[in-house]
Amino acid sequence: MIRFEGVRKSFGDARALDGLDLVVPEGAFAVLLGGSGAGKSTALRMVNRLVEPDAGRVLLRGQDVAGQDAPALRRRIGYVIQGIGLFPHWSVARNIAAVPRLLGWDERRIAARVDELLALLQLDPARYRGRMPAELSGGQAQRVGVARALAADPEILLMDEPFGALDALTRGALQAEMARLHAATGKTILLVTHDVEEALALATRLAVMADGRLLQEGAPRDLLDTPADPRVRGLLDGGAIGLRRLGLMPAAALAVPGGAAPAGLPVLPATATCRVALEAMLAARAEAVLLHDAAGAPAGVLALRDLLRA
Ligand SMILES: Nc1ncnc2c1ncn2[C@@H]1O[C@H](COP(=O)(O)OP(=O)(O)OP(=O)(O)O)[C@@H](O)[C@H]1O
Repeated sequence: MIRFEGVRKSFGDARALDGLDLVVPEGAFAVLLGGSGAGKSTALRMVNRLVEPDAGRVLLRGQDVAGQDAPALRRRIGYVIQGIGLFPHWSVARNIAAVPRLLGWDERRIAARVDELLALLQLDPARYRGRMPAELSGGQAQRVGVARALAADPEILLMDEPFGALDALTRGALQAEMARLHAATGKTILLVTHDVEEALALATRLAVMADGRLLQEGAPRDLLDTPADPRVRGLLDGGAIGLRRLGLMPAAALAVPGGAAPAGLPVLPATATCRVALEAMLAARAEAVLLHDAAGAPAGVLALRDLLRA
C-alpha cells in the first residue's frame, strides 16, 4: 500500500502538489490521470524519493519513506520511465541484471532471472539477451525497461508515462502486456498518464488530479458513472463517456444466453467488451452479435437495443 498524506511541494513559484491525499491499495493497478502540470510525476517521484515533500508524508507499507535509505528504498521499487534510459553500452541481459547484481545474486540465478523476464515480456531470450539497446525497436526497448524494473521482484512498480513515445499499435500491445503482468504477479503498480484511453484500459483504481490535488479516486466505472467534479467529467470527455463506459463492460454480462440466433451475425469471443460489440454491429450493420466461448460454442446473443439500455 502507498499512502500520500497532505503532501505539498513547490518548485520556486510553481506549486506542484497542494495537499495530496491518496491511498493506493496493495495489489492495485492504480493510474494517476490528469492534464499537464497536474502534479502526477511529482507525486510518483516522491515514492522513491527522487523528490522530497515540503510538507506531508508518503508511506510505503506503513513506513514513511523519508526515514529510509534512498538507494535501499529504490532497490525495492521498480521504476519505468518514458524513453527508458537503458545503459546504451550494456547488453539487454546486463541491463536487466543491474539490480540483482547490486544485490549480490549469483550469476546462475541472474541468468535464469533474465531469461524468465524476457520470456514474460514476450522477447525470445536466445535472440534478445545479447543485443545492445540500439538494436531494439522502441517497443522492445520499453519491454526491456519493464523487465529491468521487475528484475529483483520489487514490492511495487512505478511507471511514468511509460508508453508515451510509442506508436499506437505498440502502445496497445504493451498495455495489454502490462494488464496481463499485473494479473499474473498481483504487484502494486502506480502509473502516471495523461491518456484517458490508457488509464481506462489499465486501471483497477483511477485517481484524477488537477492543480496538485486529487479530484476523485475510485473504480474507473464509478468515475465514469458519477464524476464528482466537472473537471473529472471534462477530463474523461463528456462526449465519449458513454463509449468509454461500454469499453469497461463485458459483452457477456448483457447477452441473452442460449436461444436461436439469426444467421449471419458477427461473432465475437465472450470476453469482448460492449464497445467492441458495438463496433462490430456498426461495421456489419447488424443489430446483434453472437458470442462464442473459448471452445467456440455459442455463449449468447447481445442485441443493440440491450446495449443502448446499458
Ligand atoms: N524539478 C522541477 N523544477 C521546477 N518545476 C518543476 C519541477 N518538477 C515539476 N515542476 C513543476 O511542477 C508542476 C507539476 O509538474 P509535474 O511534472 O508533477 O506534472 P505532471 O502532472 O506530471 O505533468 P506532465 O504530464 O506534463 O508531466 C509543473 O508546474 C512543473 O512545471
